[in-house]
Amino acid sequence: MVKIGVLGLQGAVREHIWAIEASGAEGIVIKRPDQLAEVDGLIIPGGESTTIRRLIDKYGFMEELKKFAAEGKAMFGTCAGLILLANDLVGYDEPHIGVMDVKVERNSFGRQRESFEADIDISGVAENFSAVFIRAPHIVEAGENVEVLAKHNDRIVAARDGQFLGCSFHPELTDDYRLMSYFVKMVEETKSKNFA
Ligand SMILES: NC(=O)CC[C@H](N)C(=O)O
Repeated sequence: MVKIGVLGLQGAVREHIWAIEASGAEGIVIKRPDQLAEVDGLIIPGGESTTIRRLIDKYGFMEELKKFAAEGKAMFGTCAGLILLANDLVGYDEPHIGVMDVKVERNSFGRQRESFEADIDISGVAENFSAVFIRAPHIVEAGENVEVLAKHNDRIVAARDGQFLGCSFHPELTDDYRLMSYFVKMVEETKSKNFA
C-alpha cells in the first residue's frame, strides 16, 4: 500500500486523509519537513495559499518540497494547493513551489460566484463529477506537456503535468473518490518508476 501525505499546515486536511484511505492508500498528516521522507506522494490541500505559503516558510518546508518534486514523487494540489504548485501566477513576480508547468489565476470565478458546485467531466478519470469550487483559481495557460483533464465554462479546472496533478475545486468535500483513486494510481506508478 502506498503512503500519501497531506501537508497539514492549514486547510482541508482531515477530509483528504479520509479520501486517501477510502481509495486504498495510507494517509499521513505532514506537520514537519522530515516526515516527507516517509511518504510516496503528497497532497497540498485547499485553504488560503498566502497563509499556507507563510507557514511553509515558517516551518522550513520550501527546500524539502522542492526536493520531493525533484525526486520524481507525485504531488496533487487542490485549489490553494494548485496555486502553490504552479510555476507562474497571474499578478505575481514569483511562483511559490513552482514545479507544475501551468499559469494560474487566483479567485478567478468572480465575486458573485464565490462558491458553487458544477458537474464536470474529468478526461480519463470520471464523468459527471460533482466539483465544489470555493474562491477557486483556474489554469489560464497550460504548458505543452500538460494534459488538460477538465474544463468548466471554457476554463481549465484540472490538469496533469507528469508527476503533478492539480485541480481548482475541492474533491475531498464530496464522497466521490474517483479523482483521488486516479492520484493513488499516479503515486503507485511514480513509485515503481523511481525504484526501477
Ligand atoms: N478554496 C481555496 O483553496 C481557495 C484558494 C484561495 N482563494 C487562494 O487564493 O489561496
